Amino acid sequence: MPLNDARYILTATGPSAQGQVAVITAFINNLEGYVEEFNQFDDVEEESFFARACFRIKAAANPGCAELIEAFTKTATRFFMEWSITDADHRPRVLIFGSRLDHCVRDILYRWRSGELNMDVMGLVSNHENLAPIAAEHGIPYFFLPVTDASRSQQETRLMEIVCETESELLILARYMQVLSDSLCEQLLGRAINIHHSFLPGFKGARPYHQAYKRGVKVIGATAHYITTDLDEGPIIDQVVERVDHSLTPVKLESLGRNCECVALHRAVKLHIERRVFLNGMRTVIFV
Ligand SMILES: Nc1nc2c(c(=O)[nH]1)N[C@@H](CN(C=O)c1ccc(C(=O)N[C@@H](CCC(=O)O)C(=O)O)cc1)CN2
Repeated sequence: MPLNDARYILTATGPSAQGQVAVITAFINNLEGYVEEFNQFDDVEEESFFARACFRIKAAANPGCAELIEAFTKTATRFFMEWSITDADHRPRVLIFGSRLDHCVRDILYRWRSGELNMDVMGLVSNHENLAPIAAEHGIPYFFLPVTDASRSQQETRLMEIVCETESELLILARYMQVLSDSLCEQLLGRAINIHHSFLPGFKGARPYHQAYKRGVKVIGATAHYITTDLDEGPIIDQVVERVDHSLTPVKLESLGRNCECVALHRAVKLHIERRVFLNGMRTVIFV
């Protein structure tokens, strides 16, 4: 691929209609664009359409993202599509949230530092102080936001101030053990990814490994999902499982589960920042 080609990602969703794929590929073709990757799904039950196109345009023919957005608006309106065109190399600004446990926070920061996650980390937010050295290690701001039942509302106001001040597009809840309020969930719909330490819908809430031990399950796992007002009910992005047996205590289940959590969370974050995840009601459509 010629290095100075411009690369873009077009995503579109809307009520199913004849001609949607054609107008998207025609739009790219009329720009002398080259389609590197095209995914489409039609949800027959919901009569909904989902598409993602990754395409490149030669530098000489590249009108720029703003022009592309203006040009596609007319087409999209005709099909009542919700859509976006973004620079394929765009690095979204993200905030990482943690509480006491550090394994998911460290794993996400390692994959960011190693270039696996194409994003800019604006800071580490926590309701405890024990993760501060990790932020210092990575040279990122540490936002200590302690919370009590009495201070939950002010804490969340400060939390959203930090989201706005850092212009963060994505929040990664890396074992952040505070339930976010309904108003926060409405403001963060589709841009706050949580890792729940169980194979949902099994064992919601806190202490899922103890619940799993008591139930005597033979498979444990972790679930990365968008947060919603209903705890652990949000649209699932990725799940990872591990076989277990009667010999594993809750502590050993937790240790085995840590890897599932790290893998599910980073895969979900990568899919999200590559604009491969579409909300489909309380479910998701994922183009891998
Ligand atoms: N609105 C939502 N907020 C959060 C969700 C969510 O799905 N919707 N997921 C959690 C993470 N989580 C499980 O994955 C979880 C976090 C916290 C609790 C809980 O009971 N917390 C207690 C306090 C516990 C503590 O301080 O250690 C509480 O908030 O009273 C259950 C599940 C993140 N937020």
